Amino acid sequence: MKHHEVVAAIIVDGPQILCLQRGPSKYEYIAYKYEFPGGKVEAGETQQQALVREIKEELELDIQVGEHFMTVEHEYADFKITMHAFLCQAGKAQLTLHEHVAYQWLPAPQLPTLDWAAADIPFVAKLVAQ
Ligand SMILES: Nc1nc2c([nH]c(=O)n2[C@H]2C[C@H](O)[C@@H](COP(=O)(O)OP(=O)(O)OP(=O)(O)O)O2)c(=O)[nH]1
Repeated sequence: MKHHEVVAAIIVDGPQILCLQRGPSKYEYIAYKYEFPGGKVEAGETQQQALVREIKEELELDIQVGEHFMTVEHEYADFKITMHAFLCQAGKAQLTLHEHVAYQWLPAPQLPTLDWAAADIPFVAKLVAQ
């Protein structure tokens, strides 16, 4: 089974957290699910460099990567991921969606109202509990 090393940005602005909705996918179980933006770490990159690159590509945002939040291992039907989430800040910059179909800024208690990718549920649970 394929195994991907993925980084994800929990972008925080005061009490609000940035949530992104994925577009269509060949894997129906992640299509249109909410996630924290990010992607696969490429050879020679640190996790932080990968996150800065991915967020620039996906959202045209320049982020400051802060502390490591949590790492999850998740096995989907077709592949496995190890996903490292970091708390990040982006200031007041406007974002432009290149790969996602929608976004919402939500306070932590409202995160569970969205339909999250299964791998993200532990992040959501920890954010709600804090
Ligand atoms: N970025 C991101 N990916 C997630 C999250 N939750 C989750 O299950 N995934 C899965 C979906 C994807 O199969 C994989 C990350 O791949 P991706 O498609 O976002 O990354 P990428 O841009 O580097 O990939 P690619 O399109 O270049 O192949 O991890 C999440 O919160 N953020």
